[in-house]
Amino acid sequence: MINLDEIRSHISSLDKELLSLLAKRKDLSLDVARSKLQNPRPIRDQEREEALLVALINQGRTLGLDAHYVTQIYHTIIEDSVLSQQALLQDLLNPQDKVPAISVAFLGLRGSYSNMAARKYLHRFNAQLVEHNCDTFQQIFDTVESGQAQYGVLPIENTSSGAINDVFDLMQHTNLSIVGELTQPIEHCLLVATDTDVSKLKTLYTHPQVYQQCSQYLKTLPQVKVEFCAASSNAMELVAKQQRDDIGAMGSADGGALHGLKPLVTGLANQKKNMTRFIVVARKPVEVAEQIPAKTSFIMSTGQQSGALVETLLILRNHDIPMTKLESRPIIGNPWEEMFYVDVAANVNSSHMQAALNELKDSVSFIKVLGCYPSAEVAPTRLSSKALTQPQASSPKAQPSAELPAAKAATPMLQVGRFSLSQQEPLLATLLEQWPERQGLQEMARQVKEQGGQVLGAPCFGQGDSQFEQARLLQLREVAQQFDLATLAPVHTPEQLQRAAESLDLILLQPIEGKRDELLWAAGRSTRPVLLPLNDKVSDTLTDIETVLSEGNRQLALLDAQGRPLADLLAVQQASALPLLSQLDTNNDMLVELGLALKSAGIQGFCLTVLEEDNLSTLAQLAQRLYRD
Ligand SMILES: O=C(O)C(=O)C[C@]1(C(=O)O)C=C[C@@H](O)C=C1
Repeated sequence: MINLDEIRSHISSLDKELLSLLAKRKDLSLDVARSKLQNPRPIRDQEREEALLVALINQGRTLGLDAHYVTQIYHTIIEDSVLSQQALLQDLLNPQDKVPAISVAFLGLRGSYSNMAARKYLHRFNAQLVEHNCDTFQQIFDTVESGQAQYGVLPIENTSSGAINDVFDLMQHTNLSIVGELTQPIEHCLLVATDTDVSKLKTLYTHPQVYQQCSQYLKTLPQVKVEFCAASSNAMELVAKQQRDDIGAMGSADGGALHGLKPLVTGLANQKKNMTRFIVVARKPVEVAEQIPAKTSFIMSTGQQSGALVETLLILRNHDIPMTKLESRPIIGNPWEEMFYVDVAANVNSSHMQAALNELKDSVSFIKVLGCYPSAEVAPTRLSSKALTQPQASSPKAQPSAELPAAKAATPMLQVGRFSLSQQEPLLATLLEQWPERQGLQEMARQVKEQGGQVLGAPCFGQGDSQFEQARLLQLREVAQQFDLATLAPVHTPEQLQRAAESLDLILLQPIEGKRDELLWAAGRSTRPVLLPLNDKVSDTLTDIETVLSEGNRQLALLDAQGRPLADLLAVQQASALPLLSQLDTNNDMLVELGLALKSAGIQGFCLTVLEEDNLSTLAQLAQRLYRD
């Protein structure tokens, strides 16, 4: 008889060991930072990270752990290692008087997104936090300028709603400096105070911006009335006070926890990656260690003479300074004049930035540095499909049957999620032929990732029930995101295309008889990459392509879904100069041989049709041969 308590106590002691090992690893990474200070070297070393990840993935596999699982864990560990090392160097360079408490001003009440960002940023000082809740951005600036708070935390831009102009405008008139930045994922959840169910809910309290960012999910709850509050933290406070099972709030799970609320549904935002970038302001600027990637923010006005902005951008380029942001705001009182907000990836004290600033001063009518601070972006080191593909003990040693002509050299680059199509590393997409159960979708995503695929596709439409279809789109997106896969779905009508484009990375056009042009026009007006199945005649395919391109969308690839002869494929590829994918069945006995032959002929990707019960070993073999050979 298996004793649950015994197993759990075993798990708990393993977890304890894991934590103490993680703490030891963190101490070692701080030793690395100290050694890099004595022997100056950049903190980030992506070659080392790559070697580390490959070794860990291979070791993980021998222990039965997924490559994806190991990668996720180590991305988090390395991010923490890099940020901790950066914080250590910064503290050594900018020693602070040891104070028992640090004060910070932010927008909203306890639990607001700004509050969570402030806590995250100031956590590293290991001091008690004194929090100043502010009602407006102006009040935050006033609180820091007057010395009541040491730091102010302000949102500056959001991936769905864009720049927060009021903050840019206030930065123009302050003496405060930007001393830090951080990016917070904005993960809207439905929060409740009691044990309840979505079907019981009658009213949801939220902020208008949150409502806007979750509009697609809210469409699936037509019975629920939405009431607006001044901030999501106010909505949480209200719901926590009333303790009813028919009301809920929308906001972050961590924020809700501060009010005793539980997340009932998570991941409600329309945008896959909903992130807000915050800046931290203080009265005194900081110095940034040279081993750390730094950002400098400045504002400038160029006057109205033609080409003035271009001149300034050329100065940055000539000094090899990458610009990461450029925003413009009108100058009050000077009609048609603009103030530009610029972020560059450079340390203000570096010689090339100083030289650029000196040149800029001679060519602009106004310039002010707002601050130089450590960049908080630790982009995860991504392994190529080649590094990720596992060696197969007995992969068939097939050779392409004949020497095939090389494809046209340059076809336009197509970006599907974070993957780009190229002949060297063809895109490997999978398309489920039927919609599986949730567990099935998750298992399929796990396998696709583990076996070297990059895109998960599934039929989300065709039910005639738009709420049902919406739920599928969101589910596909959520599961794929969990496994770092891009998404694909076939669409039949312009309306479906528009909805798919709001959530997915690649859209496969499957026009209804007689309605082909409507769908092609809609595809041309979309900003998402689309996959256009070949027509029977090359000339008809070229007309289709023209229809899509003429509406503006340049993100177009072709799909051969019928196993046409290679000569036909090459002809259409030559004539169109577009990337071409081939649709194959995973159960095809010759899949690997066909795939290799097509790759060497210049095909840039594969779309494998699969059924829920299929085992994806052929996908693994194909990936292995495509990326390793
Ligand atoms: O080995 C180093 O140089 C480190 O800084 C440690 C470490 C890690 O945590 O493993 C962190 C950052 C580097 O990009 C590479 C590796």
